[in-house]
Amino acid sequence: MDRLRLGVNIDHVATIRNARGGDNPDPVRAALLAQSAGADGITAHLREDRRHVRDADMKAIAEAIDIPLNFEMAATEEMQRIALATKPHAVCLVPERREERTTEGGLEVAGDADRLTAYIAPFTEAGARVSLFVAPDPRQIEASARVGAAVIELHTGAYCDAVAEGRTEEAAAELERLTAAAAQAHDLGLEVHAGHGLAYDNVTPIAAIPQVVELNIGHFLIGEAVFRGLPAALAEMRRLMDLARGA
Ligand SMILES: CC(=O)[C@@H](O)[C@H](O)COP(=O)(O)O
Ligand SMILES: NCC(=O)COP(=O)(O)O
Repeated sequence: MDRLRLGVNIDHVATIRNARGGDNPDPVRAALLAQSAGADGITAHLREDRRHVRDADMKAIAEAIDIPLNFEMAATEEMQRIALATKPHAVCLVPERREERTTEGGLEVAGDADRLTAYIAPFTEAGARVSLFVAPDPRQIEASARVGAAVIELHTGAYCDAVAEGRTEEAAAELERLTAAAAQAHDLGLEVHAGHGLAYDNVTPIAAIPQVVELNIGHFLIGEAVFRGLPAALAEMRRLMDLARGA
């Protein structure tokens, strides 16, 4: 099996900065540190409410890093304009609600297929890989292939919550759904990523899903970096991911 890629999401460096205003801590510095510590990509989510990463951060990160940038965003006209100007390696379309604390579910692809087909086309023409952040739902996976996405990112939040809350049967059922969704997506020719809520104590079964080629991890790693530093936090995640793949 090929080595699983680790994309590091630096959103919550910006969350800490924004708590006080000013420039510190700097998400660009975090992206560069993650890059030098072996991250395979940087992920950042420009939310419509700009609660963490801001437009200038996205631009500065895109200019500073040498590894791929995965630009997470809602499928709005404003975001399409900004992302096309930023020229990221990939865009990941996610659902967004202003009142949510974090991204709560997967994108509704099946029910919005015509709009998404038209929305995705300019990105593909511009050379950006389009990823759809979806729940492990066969209907959404099938629709993701149909609308022209190159990649899906499976939302692992429900699985991580079930593990954290000791709901072992639900965690096992969600893991089964994720495993089946990864196989279905791969059979449809989609590249498969996964992410949301991943941490040292829940990453192994997700990293072991053979069709998954990339994990995007943010909140836990930035929190862990407070205690052991970002390079060491990443190195431990990398070790667990490699172990899960038998690498
Ligand atoms: C889509 C996704 O999973 C990430 O962008 C993550 O959600 C970032 O953190 P927030 O949800 O707190 O913006
Ligand atoms: N798309 C998931 C992501 O980028 C990171 O999510 P989290 O680890 O911050 O929950």
